[in-house]
Amino acid sequence: SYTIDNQSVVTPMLTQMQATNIGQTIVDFSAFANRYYTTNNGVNASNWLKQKWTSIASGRSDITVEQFTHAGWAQKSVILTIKGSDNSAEVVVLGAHLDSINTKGTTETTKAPGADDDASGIASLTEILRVMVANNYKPRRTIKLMGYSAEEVGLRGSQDIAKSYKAANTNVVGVMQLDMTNYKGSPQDIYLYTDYTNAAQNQFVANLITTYQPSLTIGYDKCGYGCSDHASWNAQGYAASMPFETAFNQDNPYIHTENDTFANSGGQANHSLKFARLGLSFAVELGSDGP
Ligand SMILES: N[C@H](Cc1ccc(I)cc1)C(=O)NO
Ligand SMILES: [Zn+2]
Ligand SMILES: [Zn+2]
Repeated sequence: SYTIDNQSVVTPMLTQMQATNIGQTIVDFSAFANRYYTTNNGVNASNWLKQKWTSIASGRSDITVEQFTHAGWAQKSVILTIKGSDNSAEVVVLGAHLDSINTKGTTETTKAPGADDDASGIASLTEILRVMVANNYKPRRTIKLMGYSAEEVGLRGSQDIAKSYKAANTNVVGVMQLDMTNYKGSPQDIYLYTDYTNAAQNQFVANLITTYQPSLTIGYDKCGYGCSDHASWNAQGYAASMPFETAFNQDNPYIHTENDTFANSGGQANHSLKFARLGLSFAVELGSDGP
C-alpha cells in the first residue's frame, strides 16, 4: 500500500547518504571512453558495475547480483536482488541505465562519458545500496536494483527485462526510473513525469518527497514519448514513475556528447542526492510491506 509508515527506519538512513559518494561513483563510471551497448568499453562498464554492486553486497546471503544477457548485443544489464523475508513474491524495482551514447556516432574510442546520462542514476542506486547494507536493512518484499543496457538505442534492455518479467507473471508492485538526476536546470527540485507512468504511484512519490524531504519543491511535466526505461515497464502494465532533474525544455544540453561530464553537471552531486534519498524512501516504504 502507499501508506508512509516507516519513518523510524527511513529517516536515519537518509541522513547517512552522501553527495560525495555519489559524485565519486559518477567520476569512476564516466571514466570509460564510452559505455555504448556494442563496444568493448560498454561490456567492461557492465562488468564493472556487477563487480561494484557485488562487493558492496558481500556478506549478505540474501543479496545476489546477476547479469541479464540480451540476444541481440554484447552489453549485459545488471540486476541486484535483495530477496524479501516473508513477502518475497512481491517485487519493487529501481532502475537506471548503464549505457551511454554520442549522437555523432559511437565507435570503440568515441568519447561518451554520460556523467549525467546516466551515471548519475547508477550512482544514486549505488548509494541507496550502500546505505541499505550499512544498516543491515532487510525488506519483506523483494527489492531489485537494475542497470539497464541499451536504453539509448530504444529502451531495448529494459524492454527485454520487462517483457520477461511479464511472461513469468512476476508481481512487480512498483518501478522507479532514475535517468539524469544531477543537472539542476530548472526552478523546482524534482519533476515527476506524468506520461508513460502511473498516476497513483506518482502521487505516492510526491507524498514521499513532502514527508521525507519537505524543503524540496516538486514540478510536473511530460516527455511526449517514451523517454526512458519507465516506458518499458508501463508498456507491460506495471506501475512506473520517473522523477527527473528538470522540466522538459530545460534538460541538460550536454547529454549524448563528449561534454556530458561531472564538471558540466556542477562538479558535485547535490542534485543527485535528492533523487537517491527519494529512491531509498521508495524502496523502504514499498519494500517493508507484508503480504
Ligand atoms: N531521451 C532521454 C533524455 C531525456 C529524457 C527526458 C527529458 I525531459 C529530456 C531528455 C535520454 O536520452 N535518455 O537516455
Ligand atoms: Zn540519453
Ligand atoms: Zn538516459
